[in-house]
Amino acid sequence: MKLLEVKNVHKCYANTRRVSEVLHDLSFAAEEGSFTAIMGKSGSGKSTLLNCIASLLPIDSGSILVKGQDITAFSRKQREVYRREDIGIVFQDFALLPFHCVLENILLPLHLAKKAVDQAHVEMLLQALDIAQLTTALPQELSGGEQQRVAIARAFVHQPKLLLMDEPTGNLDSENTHILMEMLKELHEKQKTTILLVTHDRDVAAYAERTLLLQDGKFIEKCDNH
Ligand SMILES: Nc1ncnc2c1ncn2[C@@H]1O[C@H](COP(=O)(O)OP(=O)(O)OP(=O)(O)O)[C@@H](O)[C@H]1O
Repeated sequence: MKLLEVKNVHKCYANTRRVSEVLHDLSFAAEEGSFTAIMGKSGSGKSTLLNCIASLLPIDSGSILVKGQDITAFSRKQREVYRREDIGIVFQDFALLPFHCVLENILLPLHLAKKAVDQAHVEMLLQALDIAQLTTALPQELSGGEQQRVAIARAFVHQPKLLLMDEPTGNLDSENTHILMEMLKELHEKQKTTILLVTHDRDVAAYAERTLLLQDGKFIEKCDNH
């Protein structure tokens, strides 16, 4: 069953001098539980696409269906609920709250959604990402790799339907990239969360089940990674 269907999406940016179309009649779908990597050269529109799917940016035409519901037609309130409950987002720069300890950072989505903490799930995430010993530390006391693993635990904590990752290994060295991707792959196998991961790194994309290549506003290549 399809969790995500992006249909004929057009997205332009306009400034005082010109209008440029970044996404041009773009369509693709992601099956529930699938893991897709999105590649494309700098400026090809990868982050724009993720932001549109996260309902952080409006599109000009087309539709984006999540579990059959068109999120582009959502009211402001519905968008807030969608972002809070249905999706998890991981950015390149970790985006942790600096004055809150690791555990508070991880539990933040639950607090925002006023949801109870599932202790067993949190414990599983801490173990799977090897951060159980860091729960009382502040983000600044952690290495980049550890900070990103905390950000991933936070993105998984409310068991989102869809996990959006924008260059999550962009600030990591190759050793930490490998550690993080191994852990992410295992978590994906366990949780069956649908993942879309933007990367410029072919080695990172190889952890996904398929790779889509964005060029001239649409996907030009779909390759099965296995
Ligand atoms: N807010 C904005 N206003 C105008 N143009 C923008 C805006 N955001 C992005 N763009 C332009 O849209 C294009 C796509 O940007 P986007 O950030 O989506 O690309 P990307 O593939 O994620 O790039 P990178 O790999 O460098 O992060 C670029 O040409 C960029 O300059």
